[in-house]
Amino acid sequence: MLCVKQLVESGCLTTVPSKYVSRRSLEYSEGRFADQEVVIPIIDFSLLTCGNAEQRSKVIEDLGNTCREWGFFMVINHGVPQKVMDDMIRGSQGFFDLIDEEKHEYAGRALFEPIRWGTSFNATADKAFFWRDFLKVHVHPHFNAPKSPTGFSEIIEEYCKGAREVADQLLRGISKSLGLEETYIENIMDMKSGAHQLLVINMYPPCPQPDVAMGLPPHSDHGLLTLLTQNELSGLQVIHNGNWVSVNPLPNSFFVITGDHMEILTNGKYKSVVHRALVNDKATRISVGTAHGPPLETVVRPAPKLVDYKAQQPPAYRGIKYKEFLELQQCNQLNGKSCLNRLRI
Ligand SMILES: O=C(O)CCC(=O)C(=O)O
Ligand SMILES: [Fe+2]
Repeated sequence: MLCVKQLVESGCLTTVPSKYVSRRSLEYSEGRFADQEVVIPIIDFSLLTCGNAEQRSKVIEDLGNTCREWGFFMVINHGVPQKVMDDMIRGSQGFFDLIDEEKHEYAGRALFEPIRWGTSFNATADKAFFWRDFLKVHVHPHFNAPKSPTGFSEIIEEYCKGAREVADQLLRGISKSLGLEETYIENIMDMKSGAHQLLVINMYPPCPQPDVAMGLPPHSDHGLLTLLTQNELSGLQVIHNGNWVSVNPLPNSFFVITGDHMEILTNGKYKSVVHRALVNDKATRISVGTAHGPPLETVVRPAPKLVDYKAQQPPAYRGIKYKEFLELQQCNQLNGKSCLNRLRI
C-alpha cells in the first residue's frame, strides 16, 4: 500500500496522480459551494460542570439550540490541559514519521482490529482515493495503542480519557436540553457497560493540486458526538444552512460535531452534520478525532421519550446495532448521509 505521505516524499510531484482526482465535492448537493464566514457557536464547558444553577441552565439551553440549529460548536475551558492537546498532535506526527516497517504491522487491517493504519477511506472500494493517511485505534472500552513512538501510548490514553470525560458531560447536557433526565441518554444507550470510543488521526500531506483532490469527501460521522482537534492548518468545512463554512477552531478548543446516532436517538431533533476536509499545498495538516458512541452491541433507535405517535412524531429511523452501522459505513462509499438515509422510515 502506498500511502499519500510516501507518494509525496517519493519525488517532486507537480500534479496529482489520476486516481486521486475527485470531483465528489462538486457532485454533492448542487448549490452548496459558497464558503461563508460565520461565527461558530462556543460552549463554555466550565459553566456546564462548575457553573451555578443559572449559568448551567443557560449553557444547557445554548447547547440545545446549537445542536438543533447548527450541529457543531467549539468547546472551550474543557479541562484537558493544553500540553496534552499539543502532545497528541506531536505524537501523531511522530507516528506517521516512523519508518514504514513499523507502521506496516497495522496496515490492511479490518474494521474492528484494534489498530489500523491506512490511506484514503476504504482503499479497496474508493472510486477516487482521498489525500489522507490515517491511524484508527479502538481506545475504549478496551484500550489499545501503537507501541511506537515512545510515549505515544501514554499520550493517547490521557488524551482519550480527557475527551471521553468531555463527551460524557456534553451528553448529559444534551440530554437535559431535550427535556430528559441528565442520565437518560447514557442509560438508554447502555454507556456504562462500555461506551465505544474510536480515535481517528488524519494526516493530509501537502498536495500539489489542492483543488482537484479531497482530504475527505462530504460525510457525516457515526456515533453520538465527534470531538476534533488539529494542528495550526485549517481545512475542515461543515455545512450550515446549505453553505460550506470553514472551521478555524480557537486554540486549545475541541470542535464538536453531532453524529448520525445522535440524529437517530433524538428522532431527528438534533441532526448529524455533513463535513469535509480540504487539502492545501503548503504543509501537512493533522487532525485528531474521537468518535463517541454506545457499546458496539447496543441497538440505537429513536429514544421512546422522543417518539410521540399522538403528536405526529413517530419513529423516523429504524433501529440498528451500532456495530452493524459501522460495518455498513465501512463497506460503502463515504458519501454525505448515505448510511443514515438507509435507516429512514
Ligand atoms: O480533518 C478533519 O478536520 C475532519 C476529519 C473527519 O471528518 C473525520 O475523521 O471523520
Ligand atoms: Fe468526519
